[in-house]
Formats: sequence, C-alpha cells, structure tokens
Amino acid sequence: MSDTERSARLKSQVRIVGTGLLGASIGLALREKGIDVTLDDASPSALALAVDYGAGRLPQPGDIPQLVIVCVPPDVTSSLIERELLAFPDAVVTDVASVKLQPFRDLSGKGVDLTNYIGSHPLAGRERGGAISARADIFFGRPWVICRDEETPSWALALVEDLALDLGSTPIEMTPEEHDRSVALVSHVPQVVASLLAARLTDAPETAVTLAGQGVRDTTRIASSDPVLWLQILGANANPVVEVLHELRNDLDTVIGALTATEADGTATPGARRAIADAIAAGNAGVARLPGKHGQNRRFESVTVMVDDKPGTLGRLLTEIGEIGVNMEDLRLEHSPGAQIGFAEISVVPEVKQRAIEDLEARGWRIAAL
Ligand SMILES: NC(=O)c1ccc[n+]([C@@H]2O[C@H](COP(=O)([O-])OP(=O)(O)OC[C@H]3O[C@@H](n4cnc5c(N)ncnc54)[C@H](O)[C@@H]3O)[C@@H](O)[C@H]2O)c1
Ligand SMILES: O=C(O)C(=O)C[C@]1(C(=O)O)C=C[C@@H](O)C=C1
Repeated sequence: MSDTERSARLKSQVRIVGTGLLGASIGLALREKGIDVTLDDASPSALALAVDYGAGRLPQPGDIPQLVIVCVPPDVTSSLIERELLAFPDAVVTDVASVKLQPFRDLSGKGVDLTNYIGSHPLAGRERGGAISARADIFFGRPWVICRDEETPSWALALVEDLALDLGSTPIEMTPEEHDRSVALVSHVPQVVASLLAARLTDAPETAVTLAGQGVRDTTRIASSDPVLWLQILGANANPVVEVLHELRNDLDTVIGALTATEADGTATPGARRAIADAIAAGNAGVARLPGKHGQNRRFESVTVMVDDKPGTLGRLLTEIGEIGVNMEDLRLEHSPGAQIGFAEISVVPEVKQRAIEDLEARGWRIAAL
C-alpha cells in the first residue's frame, strides 16, 4: 500500500451513480487514494468513458458499497437517491446536486426513510460537463456542504465528512434552506449574470469583440455552462435566486439613473457622480470579502510578465521565478490576438509582489501590468 492509500480516511467500497464531470472527478480522486470505486450511469458510453479515464470499475454481483454518491442532474437526483437507498440498505447515500432543499422535500414528501441519506454539495466544478472534463483536484481547498438532520447517525455523517476530507475539501454543515439561500448569492446569480453579460457579445461587431481583455473574460467564464443543467438548478432554487435578482435590478436602475444624469462633458445632476462611485466602492467591499484560493482568507496579487512567443521562454520564466525564491500561487496564460507575445499572469502573496517585479525586471523580463 502506498502512502497516499494509507492516508485515505474512507476504507471501504464507494459506488458512484452518474459518471459525468462530478462523478468521474470524485472517482479519479478516490482511485488516487487506492479506494475501490464502482461506477454506474444511464448512458453506457458515459460509463465506459469514465472507466477508460480510470475513475473506477464496472460493478459486479456481490459488490457491497459502504457509501453511494449520486452525481446525476438535479431533476433525477431524488429518484436515484430513493433507488439506491432501497438497493443498498446498509450503505450511506449522499448526492452532490447543486440544490439541497428539493431532493429533501421530494423524498420526505414520499415518506422515504432518510436515516441513511445525507445531502451534500461540493462547491467545486467546471463550466464543462462529462468525464472528459473530469479532474481529481477540483475539490482541493473547496467547501463541501453537508446537510444533516436530527435523525442522521453520527457514523453516517462521519463517512460523508471523510469523503470531503479525502478529496481535500473542507466539510461545512448547513441546513438545506441555508445552503440554497447561500448558493443563490454566490453561485446561481453569478451564473445568470455571466450568461446575460456574455449574451451581449452575440451580435456585437467583430471590432468590439477583438478588443476583449481580461475583464470580460473574468466575468464570463461560466457563461459556457450547460443550459439544461442550469435550467434545472435555477428552477429548483427559484425563490432565493429571484430575491437576489430583484436587489440586483434595483442596483442596476440606480446606476442607469445616475449615468443618464451624467453628461458627456462631465456635468451631472447633484448626487449622480456619488451614486456611481458608491456602486463601484460597494463592489470593492464585496469582492474583498471573498476567501482566497484554497479557502484561505487572503487574496493574491498578480504580476503580469510579457513572454515572447518563442520555444522555451515560458519554461525559463518559471525556472527564474523559482530561482528568485518567489512562490507562485497560480499561473494564467493569455495570447494577444495577432501579436508575437503572450502574457503570463502570476499570482503571488501581496508581501512579495514588489520584490518579484524588481527581481524579474533585473533579469530582463518586461512587466506588463503593475
Ligand atoms: N458542474 C458543476 O460544476 C457542478 C458542481 C457541483 C455540483 N454539481 C452537481 O453535480 C450533478 C452532476 O453534474 P455534472 O456537472 O457532473 O453533470 P454531467 O452532465 O457532467 O454528468 C451527469 C451524468 O449523469 C448521468 N445521468 C443522467 N441521468 C441519469 C440517470 N437517470 N441514471 C444514471 N445516470 C444518469 C449522465 O449520463 C451523465 O453522465 C448535478 O446535480 C449538479 O448540480 C455540478
Ligand atoms: O467554477 C465553475 O465552473 C463552477 O461551475 C463552479 C460552481 C460554482 O458556482 O462555484 C457551479 C455550480 C456548482 O453547484 C458548484 C460550483
């Protein structure tokens, strides 16, 4: 047994139902820990693909999972939880659906015994579905919400916590109501806003789209998400989402009103400039509350280095960052259309930013944005 296998908290077989992005990513991460994972999916090709990627194996008669993880779209989550509770009465069944109240209500409304069910939701994912997009490390440092109720035995809770911890996540207990209200704000409305913003680009002139920089990319990445999945998520959490959208609409009206009262020559009706500045400042205060990468409560700063489009240049930059003793927290690459140059955006802790810039400039690197 390797060190990673020894360090796994889960010791017994895990069954994953739904082998798309979430199911295959969980399977890959558990397999890395040496855990026996069996897979199931309504789509034979999705199942075969996940097996090919190494997310687990096909089930065999006599398999007895200790934990079942339902990773299917929200509209079939409740029925599959019910099916799995019946098929494996000694197992703990959890799910990863992005909404938590709906499955709980559906199942308790049908009188299903929920002693062995614990809803959960890793706040980790990608804008692309399917096993082809799966990665073992997407859960690392991310919160994993666990919704227990009074009937949940502590050993069952411990099993789902072990799953989160084995995947590098931080388990957080919440009620389904608290969860759904929270994700309306931090996940569901951001999806709507990103989609609406990106939709503005559809008919924009090519000249405008060519100028797109990092700002629009940062605010629209998740606009590539699956419409059918999001139709289900938003529909199942409509009230909390609508509440936040109303507040957003009020803020938009304020900004529209203030800008309409501002002339191109800089004159404005009293209070209009302040309303605009207040809107931007409120955004500063909000974004400062977001925890940093890997859940740390500190944010990184970036140093953007211009990189000639020649073989080996990026490799040399990474080596030199190591030589000057700077710990790179993240790296993002961008190519400027039509230019023989790229940009390497390096995230560092704020304390080392200035030294990183000085040392890199001293070695001849050009810093693009301070
Ligand atoms: N995509 C994300 O970023 C993300 C993050 C956290 C949680 N989630 C939640 O995870 C769940 C899965 O999302 P995903 O992104 O992995 O989707 P996906 O489309 O990548 O995968 C879903 C899989 O479920 C299978 N499936 C559908 N109906 C089934 C059924 N009746 N029986 C068995 N298998 C069935 C599909 O064939 C597919 O392979 C959703 O409930 C979603 O809300 C998604
Ligand atoms: O970052 C992404 O691409 C996501 O899809 C992640 C994200 C999120 O909003 O944080 C999206 C929905 C899931 O329920 C959980 C995670």
